Amino acid sequence: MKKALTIAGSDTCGGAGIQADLKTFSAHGVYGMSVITAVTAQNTQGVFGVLDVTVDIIEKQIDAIFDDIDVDAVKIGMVSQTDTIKTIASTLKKYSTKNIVLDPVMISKSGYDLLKPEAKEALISELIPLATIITPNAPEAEVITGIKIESIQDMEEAAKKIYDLGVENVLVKGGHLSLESKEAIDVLYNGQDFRYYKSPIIETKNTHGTGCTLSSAIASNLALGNNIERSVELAKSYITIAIENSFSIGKGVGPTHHFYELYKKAGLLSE
Ligand SMILES: Nc1ncnc2c1ncn2[C@@H]1O[C@H](COP(=O)(O)OP(=O)(O)O)[C@@H](O)[C@H]1O
Ligand SMILES: Cc1ncc(COP(=O)(O)O)c(N)n1
Repeated sequence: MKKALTIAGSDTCGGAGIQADLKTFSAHGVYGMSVITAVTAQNTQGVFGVLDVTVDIIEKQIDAIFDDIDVDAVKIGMVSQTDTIKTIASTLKKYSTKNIVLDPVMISKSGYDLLKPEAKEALISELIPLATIITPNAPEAEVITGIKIESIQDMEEAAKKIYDLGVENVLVKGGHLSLESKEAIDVLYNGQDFRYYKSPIIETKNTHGTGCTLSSAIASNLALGNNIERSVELAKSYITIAIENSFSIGKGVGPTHHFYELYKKAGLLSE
C-alpha cells in the first residue's frame, strides 16, 4: 500500500484542506495520513476563525510519522504563519523526504488570509526549495513573482521566475483566468520546456477546495510511481471529473466530488 501525508489546515465543512486531501488519497487507493497546521472554522460561505497549532505539536506530528512510517509523497497546503513554515521546513529536512507537492495556499475562495501576508517570504525561502512541484493559482503566482498574469505567456514567465527560486517543477493553474479559449489551462515548467493541461471551463459555483484536490491528486499519483508529467495529467483529469460532479451542500461555494467509482469508470485508476 502506498502512503501519502498531507500537512495542511482542517476545513470544518470538508471541501478543502486536510479533509479534501484525505478523500483524494482514498479515491486513488493511497493510504492517507495528516499533520494539522491550523484548525479553521469555515463553511461554504466563509472562514470565521483560525487556531494555529503550536510549532511544538506540528514538529511532533511530523516526527511521529517519519520516525515510524515510510512516506511515498507529501502534500503541503495551508501553512498559516512564519514559525509554522520554518518548523515544517526544518523538520522535513531531517528525513529524506521525496515527492513533495507544495500548494502555496494564500487566500480562501471566500477572501480570508489563510497565509499571513508577512509569511510569504518564509514560504518562498524555506518551502519552495524543498518542493518537487509547486502549484500556484494565478493570484498566488502574482504574489510570488510580482508579474501580473492575464495570458498564457504571463503564466510561462511566472513559471520560469518561480523555477529560479529552486523548485524542480512549477504548475501555474489557470482556473482564475477568463481566457478567450474558454478553457481551464494549467502550465507546467520543468526548467526546460512547457507542457499545457487543458479542460473545458465547467460552469459551476461549487469549486471549494479545487486547488487542494488537484495538489493531493498529484501527490497520490507520484506516490503510485508516476512521473511528474503523467501525475499532473492524471490529476487534471481527476479534478475535472471532481468539478463536473460538484454539488451544493450549503448556501455558498460547494465542494467537488470524490467518489472512487467515478474515477474508476473514467479509467484513471490502475485497479
Ligand atoms: N470552472 C472550472 N472548470 C474546469 N476546471 C477548473 C475550473 N476552475 C478551476 N479549474 C481547474 O481546477 C484546478 C484548480 O485550479 P484553481 O481553481 O485555479 O486553484 P485554486 O483552488 O488553488 O484557486 C486547476 O486544474 C484548474 O484549471
Ligand atoms: C484549510 C483550508 N485550506 C485551503 C483552503 C483553500 O481552498 P479554497 O481556495 O477552495 O477556499 C481552505 N479554504 N481551507
